[in-house]
Amino acid sequence: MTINIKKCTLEDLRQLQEISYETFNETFKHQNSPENMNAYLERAFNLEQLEKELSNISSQFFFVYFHHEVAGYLKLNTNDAQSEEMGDESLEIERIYIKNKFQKHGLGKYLLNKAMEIAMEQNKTKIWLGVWEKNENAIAFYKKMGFVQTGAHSFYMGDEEQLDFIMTKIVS
Ligand SMILES: CC(=O)SCCNC(=O)CCNC(=O)[C@H](O)C(C)(C)COP(=O)(O)OP(=O)(O)OC[C@H]1O[C@@H](n2cnc3c(N)ncnc32)[C@H](O)[C@@H]1OP(=O)(O)O
Repeated sequence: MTINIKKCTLEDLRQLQEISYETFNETFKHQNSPENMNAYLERAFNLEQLEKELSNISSQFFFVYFHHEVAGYLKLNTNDAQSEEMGDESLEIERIYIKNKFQKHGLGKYLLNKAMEIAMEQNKTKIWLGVWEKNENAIAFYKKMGFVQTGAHSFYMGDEEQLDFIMTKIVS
């Protein structure tokens, strides 16, 4: 099994947009209206928005490759780039998405370990994320990886307010 990882640069903008759309769509389209999905996809993944995020020094994106094909991606935030005020000692996993056909091959765990490695290098004490309360698959995965629920925050999918569980793991 060949797994590789690469940190994204501005040159990866279009490929990042492609995988962001594809994975978000296949994960959530069955539980959300097309209107809300389209509104979210357009707001979160337009080229201008992604370019801004890729240029932010407190955010990092990575592609994970399975046998040389891009299979998923990871987005990490520190400092002010975090979507909640968690402080300078925390690192946020904002997005960890593996394409359907590559799931359950250890790639999610590989990306989580990468996040943990970066958190350690940067002397962070906590790693945290927000996950939709109805995303049972991801919640089970995070629990398996040692995260526990520590809070909740609301989140807008189009015009619908949804609840995200905040899950945290101590860096060790
Ligand atoms: C912060 C956010 O981004 S929230 C949104 C999260 N992303 C999504 O929902 C997108 C769609 N889903 C995915 O991308 C993937 O399914 C992920 C990221 C949730 C998991 O990645 P995968 O590559 O499928 O998981 P991976 O194969 O690495 O599994 C790692 C371990 O978790 C376990 N696991 C994975 N999914 C589940 C599950 N649904 N229930 C129980 N255990 C699970 C595996 O059995 C494995 O255990 P092991 O270490 O004992 O072998």
